[in-house]
Amino acid sequence: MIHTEGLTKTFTRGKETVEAVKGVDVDVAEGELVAFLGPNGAGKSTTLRMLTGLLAPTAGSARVAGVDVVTRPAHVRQRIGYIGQGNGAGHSYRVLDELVTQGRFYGIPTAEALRRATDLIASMQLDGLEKRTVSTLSGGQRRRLDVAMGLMNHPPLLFLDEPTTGMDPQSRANLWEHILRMRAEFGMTIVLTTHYLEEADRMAERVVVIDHGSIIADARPEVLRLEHAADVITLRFAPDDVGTARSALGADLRFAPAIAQSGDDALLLTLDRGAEALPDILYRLDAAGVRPASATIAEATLDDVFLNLTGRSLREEGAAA
Ligand SMILES: Nc1ncnc2c1ncn2[C@@H]1O[C@H](COP(=O)(O)OP(=O)(O)OP(=O)(O)O)[C@@H](O)[C@H]1O
Repeated sequence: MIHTEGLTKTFTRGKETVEAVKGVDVDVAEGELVAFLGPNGAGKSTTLRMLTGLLAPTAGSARVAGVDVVTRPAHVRQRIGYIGQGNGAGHSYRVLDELVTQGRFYGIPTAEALRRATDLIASMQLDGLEKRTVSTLSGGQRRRLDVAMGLMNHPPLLFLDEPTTGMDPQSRANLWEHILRMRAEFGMTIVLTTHYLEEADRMAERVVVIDHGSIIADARPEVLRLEHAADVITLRFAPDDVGTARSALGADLRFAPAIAQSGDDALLLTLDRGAEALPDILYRLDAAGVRPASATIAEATLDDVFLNLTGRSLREEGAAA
């Protein structure tokens, strides 16, 4: 569905040159749900804008939905849906009219456009606002209308640039439910950008991590966590038991390299698949006659992945969780 080679965008303003996207090679197969994750300014939107034919690349090539975006950008736009960061709806139109017009623009007969618009109004929680002019909507309502507009033509390939930014959790959950339903119904391929770590982790089947214009990792979220981060199990003991516990676990080759002491009453074990390892750990301790006062698992997150790959935290860079 998408194939790029060396996709590059350099912005030049006066003497300043910004290498926004530096030679991105990415393939997306039909039906995939892929999230581009990265901090502000990483180059996510610029990549999406090139893939949607809105921005000409400085170098490199991209085929999207069978069309060369460099030579035929207008053709690409006919085959995709794109929900950008800005508001797409006109200010003075009414919500329902705006959606139906969008459908008509794509050649959908009026009755069908009306049916789809009504369906989207319900699932985007815009009920009761059908006759309101767009300029009177709140920011969150406008965002949901933008998304509804992007879904009117049931595109086989849908690009969403930070679709849920600024939405409350309820609207975010509804939006995802709708997107996943449409995906199942129409076999849509979906590419989105986000800096919500949990969203990328939970919803995307594949996460492409972008930093400073380059792809630094590309895999299923669980694979990224296994390869680039670890779970941490914290075991607390009565201080007298820590030495025994450490020896007991240290005798097991699986756990020995993972153990570190924290304070005088806790052991930290840094390892993969912590939840699966915990029963064996407790069994070992029990066999040595030691019983922890508590055991907690901090599971690896995509933020840990980003931290391990870049030395920086995505959360610290103003990207909300
Ligand atoms: N039209 C432009 N002119 C000059 N620089 C630009 C332009 N558009 C983007 N940039 C720069 O390119 C870099 C990448 O920006 P881009 O918007 O692609 O990042 P992003 O990962 O989408 O960030 P965000 O999450 O904040 O949207 C940034 O340094 C940005 O300032």
